[in-house]
Amino acid sequence: MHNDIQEVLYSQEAIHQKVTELGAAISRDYEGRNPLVICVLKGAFIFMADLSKNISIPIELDFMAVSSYGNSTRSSGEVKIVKDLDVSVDGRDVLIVEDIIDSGLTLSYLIDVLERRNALSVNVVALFDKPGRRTVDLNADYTGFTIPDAFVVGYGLDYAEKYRNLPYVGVLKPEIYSS
Ligand SMILES: O=P(O)(O)OC[C@H]1O[C@H](OP(=O)(O)OP(=O)(O)O)[C@H](O)[C@@H]1O
Ligand code: HPA
Ligand SMILES: [Mg+2]
Repeated sequence: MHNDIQEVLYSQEAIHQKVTELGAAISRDYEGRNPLVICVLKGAFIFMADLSKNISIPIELDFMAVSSYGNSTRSSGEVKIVKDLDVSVDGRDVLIVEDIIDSGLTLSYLIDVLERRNALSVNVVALFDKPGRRTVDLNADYTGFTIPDAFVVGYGLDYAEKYRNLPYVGVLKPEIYSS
Protein backbone atom coordinates (compact mmCIF):
# COMPACT_ATOMS: atom_id res chain seq x y z
CA MET A 1 0.00 0.00 0.00
CA HIS A 2 2.74 2.51 0.99
CA ASN A 3 4.68 1.57 -2.18
CA ASP A 4 1.88 3.02 -4.31
CA ILE A 5 2.46 6.53 -2.89
CA GLN A 6 4.64 8.92 -4.90
CA GLU A 7 4.92 11.61 -2.23
CA VAL A 8 3.55 12.18 1.27
CA LEU A 9 1.89 15.63 1.32
CA TYR A 10 0.62 15.78 4.90
CA SER A 11 1.86 13.68 7.80
CA GLN A 12 -0.33 12.40 10.62
CA GLU A 13 1.11 15.15 12.84
CA ALA A 14 0.40 17.96 10.34
CA ILE A 15 -3.18 16.74 9.90
CA HIS A 16 -3.68 16.42 13.65
CA GLN A 17 -2.50 20.01 14.17
CA LYS A 18 -4.82 21.35 11.46
CA VAL A 19 -7.84 19.39 12.71
CA THR A 20 -7.26 20.78 16.21
CA GLU A 21 -7.28 24.34 14.81
CA LEU A 22 -10.44 23.73 12.77
CA GLY A 23 -12.22 22.28 15.82
CA ALA A 24 -11.31 25.33 17.89
CA ALA A 25 -12.57 27.76 15.22
CA ILE A 26 -15.87 25.85 14.85
CA SER A 27 -16.35 25.69 18.64
CA ARG A 28 -15.87 29.46 18.83
CA ASP A 29 -18.18 30.31 15.92
CA TYR A 30 -21.04 27.95 16.90
CA GLU A 31 -21.05 28.74 20.65
CA GLY A 32 -24.66 28.51 21.95
CA ARG A 33 -26.14 27.06 18.69
CA ASN A 34 -26.22 23.19 18.88
CA PRO A 35 -25.43 22.55 15.18
CA LEU A 36 -26.17 19.36 13.26
CA VAL A 37 -22.78 18.19 12.00
CA ILE A 38 -23.10 16.05 8.87
CA CYS A 39 -20.38 13.65 7.76
CA VAL A 40 -20.25 13.01 4.01
CA LEU A 41 -19.39 9.29 3.74
CA LYS A 42 -17.30 7.56 2.95
CA GLY A 43 -14.36 9.91 2.46
CA ALA A 44 -14.94 12.11 5.52
CA PHE A 45 -15.24 9.32 8.11
CA ILE A 46 -11.79 9.74 9.68
CA PHE A 47 -11.89 13.55 9.52
CA MET A 48 -15.32 13.55 11.17
CA ALA A 49 -14.12 11.28 13.99
CA ASP A 50 -11.06 13.42 14.71
CA LEU A 51 -12.77 16.79 14.18
CA SER A 52 -15.71 15.97 16.45
CA LYS A 53 -13.31 15.21 19.32
CA ASN A 54 -11.87 18.71 18.89
CA ILE A 55 -15.25 20.48 19.03
CA SER A 56 -15.89 21.55 22.61
CA ILE A 57 -19.53 22.69 22.36
CA PRO A 58 -22.66 20.45 22.23
CA ILE A 59 -23.30 19.14 18.69
CA GLU A 60 -25.44 16.44 17.08
CA LEU A 61 -23.99 14.16 14.40
CA ASP A 62 -25.55 12.56 11.36
CA PHE A 63 -24.23 10.77 8.29
CA MET A 64 -24.99 10.91 4.61
CA ALA A 65 -23.33 8.71 1.96
CA VAL A 66 -22.81 10.36 -1.41
CA SER A 67 -20.88 9.01 -4.37
CA SER A 68 -19.82 10.27 -7.78
CA TYR A 69 -16.26 9.03 -8.42
CA GLY A 70 -16.71 5.22 -8.42
CA ASN A 71 -13.42 3.64 -9.56
CA SER A 72 -12.23 6.74 -11.44
CA THR A 73 -10.02 9.74 -10.60
CA ARG A 74 -12.57 12.04 -12.27
CA SER A 75 -16.09 12.85 -11.16
CA SER A 76 -18.81 11.09 -13.14
CA GLY A 77 -20.72 14.37 -12.84
CA GLU A 78 -23.66 12.50 -11.33
CA VAL A 79 -23.94 12.80 -7.55
CA LYS A 80 -25.93 9.98 -5.96
CA ILE A 81 -27.25 9.88 -2.38
CA VAL A 82 -26.43 6.34 -1.27
CA LYS A 83 -27.64 6.89 2.32
CA ASP A 84 -29.73 9.82 3.48
CA LEU A 85 -29.80 11.58 6.87
CA ASP A 86 -31.73 10.07 9.78
CA VAL A 87 -32.95 13.43 11.11
CA SER A 88 -34.64 16.53 9.68
CA VAL A 89 -32.55 19.64 8.98
CA ASP A 90 -35.60 21.92 9.07
CA GLY A 91 -34.66 25.01 11.12
CA ARG A 92 -31.22 23.61 12.04
CA ASP A 93 -27.78 25.14 11.74
CA VAL A 94 -26.00 22.57 9.59
CA LEU A 95 -22.26 22.06 9.22
CA ILE A 96 -21.20 19.73 6.38
CA VAL A 97 -17.94 17.87 7.00
CA GLU A 98 -16.13 16.98 3.76
CA ASP A 99 -12.75 15.40 3.17
CA ILE A 100 -12.07 17.17 -0.12
CA ILE A 101 -13.52 19.69 -2.56
CA ASP A 102 -12.41 18.96 -6.11
CA SER A 103 -14.85 19.82 -8.93
CA GLY A 104 -17.26 21.15 -6.27
CA LEU A 105 -20.15 19.12 -7.72
CA THR A 106 -20.78 17.01 -4.60
CA LEU A 107 -21.00 20.00 -2.29
CA SER A 108 -23.04 22.22 -4.58
CA TYR A 109 -25.53 19.36 -4.89
CA LEU A 110 -25.61 18.74 -1.12
CA ILE A 111 -25.93 22.41 -0.18
CA ASP A 112 -28.85 22.73 -2.59
CA VAL A 113 -30.58 19.65 -1.09
CA LEU A 114 -30.16 20.89 2.50
CA GLU A 115 -31.32 24.43 1.68
CA ARG A 116 -34.42 23.06 -0.03
CA ARG A 117 -35.09 21.08 3.15
CA ASN A 118 -35.19 24.42 5.03
CA ALA A 119 -31.96 24.29 6.99
CA LEU A 120 -31.50 27.56 8.92
CA SER A 121 -27.86 27.80 7.82
CA VAL A 122 -25.56 25.55 5.79
CA ASN A 123 -21.79 25.85 6.19
CA VAL A 124 -18.93 23.65 5.09
CA VAL A 125 -15.67 22.48 6.63
CA ALA A 126 -13.35 20.73 4.16
CA LEU A 127 -9.97 19.32 5.14
CA PHE A 128 -8.59 19.54 1.59
CA ASP A 129 -9.39 21.97 -1.19
CA LYS A 130 -8.25 21.60 -4.81
CA PRO A 131 -9.36 24.96 -6.29
CA GLY A 132 -7.59 24.29 -9.61
CA ARG A 133 -10.17 21.67 -10.52
CA ARG A 134 -13.41 23.53 -9.82
CA THR A 135 -16.21 23.30 -12.38
CA VAL A 136 -18.74 25.12 -10.16
CA ASP A 137 -18.19 28.25 -8.06
CA LEU A 138 -17.95 27.05 -4.47
CA ASN A 139 -15.83 27.72 -1.40
CA ALA A 140 -15.75 26.14 2.06
CA ASP A 141 -16.31 28.25 5.18
CA TYR A 142 -13.45 26.41 6.89
CA THR A 143 -10.57 24.91 4.88
CA GLY A 144 -7.69 22.81 6.17
CA PHE A 145 -5.17 22.59 3.33
CA THR A 146 -5.21 23.96 -0.21
CA ILE A 147 -3.64 21.33 -2.42
CA PRO A 148 -2.31 21.10 -5.98
CA ASP A 149 -4.09 19.36 -8.83
CA ALA A 150 -3.08 15.76 -8.10
CA PHE A 151 -5.09 12.73 -7.07
CA VAL A 152 -4.52 12.20 -3.34
CA VAL A 153 -5.35 9.27 -1.06
CA GLY A 154 -5.27 8.40 2.63
CA TYR A 155 -6.96 9.63 5.83
CA GLY A 156 -10.34 8.50 4.41
CA LEU A 157 -9.69 9.38 0.75
CA ASP A 158 -9.72 6.48 -1.68
CA TYR A 159 -8.85 5.35 -5.14
CA ALA A 160 -11.26 2.55 -6.15
CA GLU A 161 -12.08 2.04 -2.42
CA LYS A 162 -8.43 1.46 -1.46
CA TYR A 163 -5.95 3.52 0.63
CA ARG A 164 -8.61 5.05 2.95
CA ASN A 165 -6.75 3.54 5.94
CA LEU A 166 -3.43 5.27 5.25
CA PRO A 167 -2.79 7.52 8.29
CA TYR A 168 -1.25 10.29 6.12
CA VAL A 169 -2.29 11.93 2.83
CA GLY A 170 -0.18 11.41 -0.24
CA VAL A 171 -0.16 11.62 -4.02
CA LEU A 172 -0.88 8.31 -5.71
CA LYS A 173 1.63 7.17 -8.35
CA PRO A 174 -0.04 7.87 -11.73
CA GLU A 175 0.82 4.36 -12.97
CA ILE A 176 -1.59 2.95 -10.36
CA TYR A 177 -4.63 4.54 -11.99
CA SER A 178 -3.42 4.77 -15.58
CA SER A 179 -2.38 1.11 -15.86
O1 LIG B 1 -15.79 18.12 -5.46
P1 LIG B 1 -16.04 16.80 -6.08
O2 LIG B 1 -15.41 16.69 -7.46
O3 LIG B 1 -17.48 16.41 -6.11
O4 LIG B 1 -15.23 15.70 -5.24
C1 LIG B 1 -15.30 15.58 -3.84
C2 LIG B 1 -16.08 14.37 -3.42
O5 LIG B 1 -15.61 13.20 -4.08
C3 LIG B 1 -15.25 12.20 -3.15
O6 LIG B 1 -16.34 11.35 -2.89
P2 LIG B 1 -16.63 10.01 -3.75
O7 LIG B 1 -17.69 10.26 -4.76
O8 LIG B 1 -15.34 9.46 -4.24
O9 LIG B 1 -17.24 9.04 -2.65
P3 LIG B 1 -16.49 8.48 -1.34
O10 LIG B 1 -16.48 9.61 -0.33
O11 LIG B 1 -17.31 7.33 -0.90
O12 LIG B 1 -15.09 8.09 -1.75
C4 LIG B 1 -14.89 12.99 -1.91
O13 LIG B 1 -14.97 12.18 -0.76
C5 LIG B 1 -15.88 14.14 -1.93
O14 LIG B 1 -17.11 13.78 -1.32
N1 HPA C 1 -8.64 11.79 -4.02
C1 HPA C 1 -9.63 10.97 -3.60
N2 HPA C 1 -10.91 11.20 -3.80
C2 HPA C 1 -11.22 12.34 -4.44
C3 HPA C 1 -10.26 13.25 -4.89
C4 HPA C 1 -8.88 12.97 -4.67
O1 HPA C 1 -7.94 13.70 -5.06
N3 HPA C 1 -10.93 14.28 -5.47
C5 HPA C 1 -12.25 13.99 -5.37
N4 HPA C 1 -12.44 12.84 -4.77
MG1 LIG D 1 -14.02 8.30 -3.42
